[in-house]
Amino acid sequence: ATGSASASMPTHEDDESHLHRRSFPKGFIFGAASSAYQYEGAAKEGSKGPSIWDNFTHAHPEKIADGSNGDVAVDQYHRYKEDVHLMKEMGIDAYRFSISWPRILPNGSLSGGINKEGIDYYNNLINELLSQGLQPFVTLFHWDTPQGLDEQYGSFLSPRIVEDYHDYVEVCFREFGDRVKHWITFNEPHVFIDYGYASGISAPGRCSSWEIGRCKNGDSSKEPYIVGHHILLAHATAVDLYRNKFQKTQNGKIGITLDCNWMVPYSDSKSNVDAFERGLDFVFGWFMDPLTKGDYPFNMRVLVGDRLPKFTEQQSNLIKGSFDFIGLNYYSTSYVYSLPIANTVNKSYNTDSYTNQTALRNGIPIGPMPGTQWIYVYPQGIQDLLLYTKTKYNNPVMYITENGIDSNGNLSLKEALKDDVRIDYYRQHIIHVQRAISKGADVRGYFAWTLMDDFEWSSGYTRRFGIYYVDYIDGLKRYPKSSALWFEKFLSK
Ligand SMILES: OC[C@@H]1[C@@H](O)[C@H](O)[C@@H](O)c2nnnn21
Repeated sequence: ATGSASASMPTHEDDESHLHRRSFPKGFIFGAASSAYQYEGAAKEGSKGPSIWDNFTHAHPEKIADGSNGDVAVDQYHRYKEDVHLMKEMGIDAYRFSISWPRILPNGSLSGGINKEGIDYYNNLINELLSQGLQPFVTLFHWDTPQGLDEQYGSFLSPRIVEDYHDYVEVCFREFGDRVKHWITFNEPHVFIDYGYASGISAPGRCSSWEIGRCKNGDSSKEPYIVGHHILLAHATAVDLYRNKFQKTQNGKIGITLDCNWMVPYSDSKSNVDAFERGLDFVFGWFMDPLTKGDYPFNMRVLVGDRLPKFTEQQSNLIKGSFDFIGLNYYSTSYVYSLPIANTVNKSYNTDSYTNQTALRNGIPIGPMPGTQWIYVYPQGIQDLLLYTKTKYNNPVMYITENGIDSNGNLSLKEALKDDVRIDYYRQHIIHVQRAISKGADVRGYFAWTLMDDFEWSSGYTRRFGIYYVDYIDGLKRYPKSSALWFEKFLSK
């Protein structure tokens, strides 16, 4: 074999019947993913400072489906040893989790001091993972901005965030970098911005008053682009710091995780094919173009105009190439079609691309929707996204850092544990990742979302994405669903 991924890959036809990890390239990583606010709980314990999600869920319980919050979540802060044991039993290679910025720097900046109890917690989690033979994949920011920075200067609305983020990640690199070899700077800036600053349905809950979030403060036509700009600058500054001060001695890799639900033109008309390009540019190219070319996509420059910040030449050079890998979160696909360019008074990130997405074409859904909402099962989409990224962005090293499906939160325990739909979802998507690899996409790993049922943001605990079931009524007990047993078999050595 030439050693390239495709050379060692059997054709997919003859291995779909007995899908097993051995049909993936040697060293390919299978893992499970999570995030601090959705799992840890201990929101006010261990000297942790408040995040915008602590503030948002307590200030706006009406914006959470069941009025809940992450005060306790699934209590991984106290149960991490048990949870690592579950991962070991399942046979996964790696655990993707996030560090809570305000658990390390309670007021968000060095001025408020470094919280030793926070350092201790993450050291304990990392050491437990390594002692069980699992690799830590660490996300440095998964939406839980320190509340102190939001109150002090509007957090990501201000360029000051770049310096505070730099100081925060430097603490993480210094304290954990001897054992953490895969760093992800940000999780899904697009979703964080769209929900938090354009539609306003998630923390910090800013948007124009006429947007769905009916926000008191915010501007959906300008703030999304300001926040996106500062996230890119913070990301590039963190990568520059890691490369110049830590990478030579610690030998880790650093990247970013972007979301991209795939799109299919509603028809093959030129306007809908153009809408396909614009739709992907406003979700995915918004970050991939600066990371690979040093500037925003042409479509955004033209349609957003002077509302889209500009990079200096020095900033452009800092951002271009600022990654060792790209994490991709894929869940579903929709049809995309073009909207007439109307000179709307109420401009918004949500309408700037002059596209709309729908799951139905002539009344027929793009795929089944067995969960509770938005996830139409379209496994071809994960393959298409990987091959699109390969072709358009020069085949970067890629990890699928999230892929999964929810089930209804109010099933009985017996019904919830028999999650055949989830097994079928994972099977089909893993097969399509395999096909992308056999076509030359440089995919190095796949992380299932999510290890166990958890706090699902504005859906609270009403949607269950877990491979393990959590009994919220009886002591947060963990139970393996059929999908956990399927993974154990799929991953068995
Ligand atoms: O909604 C399910 C999950 C969330 O729980 C994750 O926190 C988030 O990264 C994400 N992106 N797309 N889908 N998801």
